Amino acid sequence: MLQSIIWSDGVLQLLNQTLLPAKIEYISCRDWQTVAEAIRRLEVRGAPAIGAAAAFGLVLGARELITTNEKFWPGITEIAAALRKTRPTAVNLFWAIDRMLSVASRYDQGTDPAIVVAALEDEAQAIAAEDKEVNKKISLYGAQLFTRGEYAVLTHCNAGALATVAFGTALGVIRQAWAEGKIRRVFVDETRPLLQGARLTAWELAQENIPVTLITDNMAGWVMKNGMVQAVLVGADRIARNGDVANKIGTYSVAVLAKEHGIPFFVAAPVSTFDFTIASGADIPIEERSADEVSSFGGIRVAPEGIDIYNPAFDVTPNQYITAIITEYGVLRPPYDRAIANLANNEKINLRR
Ligand SMILES: CSC[C@@H](O)[C@@H](O)C(=O)COP(=O)(O)O
Repeated sequence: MLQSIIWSDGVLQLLNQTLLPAKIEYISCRDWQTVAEAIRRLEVRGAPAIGAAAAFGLVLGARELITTNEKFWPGITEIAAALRKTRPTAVNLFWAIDRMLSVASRYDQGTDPAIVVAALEDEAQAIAAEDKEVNKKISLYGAQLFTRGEYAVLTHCNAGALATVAFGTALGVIRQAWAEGKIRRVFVDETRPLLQGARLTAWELAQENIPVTLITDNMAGWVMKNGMVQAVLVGADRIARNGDVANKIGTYSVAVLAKEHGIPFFVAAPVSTFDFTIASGADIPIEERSADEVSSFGGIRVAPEGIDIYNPAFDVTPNQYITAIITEYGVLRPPYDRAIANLANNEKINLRR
């Protein structure tokens, strides 16, 4: 399994996901600006992967501040603010930066900056290592939802190893359920406009010989109507306190279709994807990306010049469409406001330990 993020000898290697599957190429990030640009361009993408990359970006930035003798503390604040601006929807980005800043804040301003940088590096490595562990737990809990051997599942976008530090969330569950003989096939929405399903998810599954059928996004309803899938599994970019889920554009349509066809719709996400500060999905900022992503296909313009284009990168699925949310603490069932309040308390208890 290829790793999306590698930290080695003080350099952050990011697998360039915009080139996959045609080319396997890593971007060597030696400064925080390269990391910020990679997040913006989706060279590294997927909520947990963005969070981990930003954490290492902050380490690179802090290190630069020592070597260039710039003012260390205001510099850290500025770099953190710049990294926060790279993408607005996945809350893992903000969660990781906040976690890094809280480590820095344990030191007073007279501390040797080299000590602070070492602590930041430890924290970024902890964020990455924990993501692996968390995804393993999510996968094991999620696989328990599948009891029979005849499931075909549908997924949207890429919530796999590429979108995380390892294993994946929704795709981690699929991998685990496959290994336990509970899933026989995975239908993958191609996920327009940037084809994370076709380029990344289909590729990850094929590499592990998990039977995969690629469909275009507009085929999902027909596949469901014909009884070809028995469950839907997706990841998430931000989950509100009431269980509304932001994920890749098109997820909402799949959820509505699943409900209409009586098919369970599962979301798999770590606690770092929950935004305990917002009451509902109405408060989730939705990224709008460049019109070129929609007007062109494979680098070739397909839409007429000068036409108006709307390109939201995410949508919000209201909680009533979601059968269960799989986390590292277990499976949450409706009513989500209560389940998520318990999760928030659990998380606080764990942080205190
Ligand atoms: C485990 S990743 C979950 C989500 O981040 C994923 O489904 C998704 O929507 C990614 O969007 P992207 O725009 O490719 O970063």
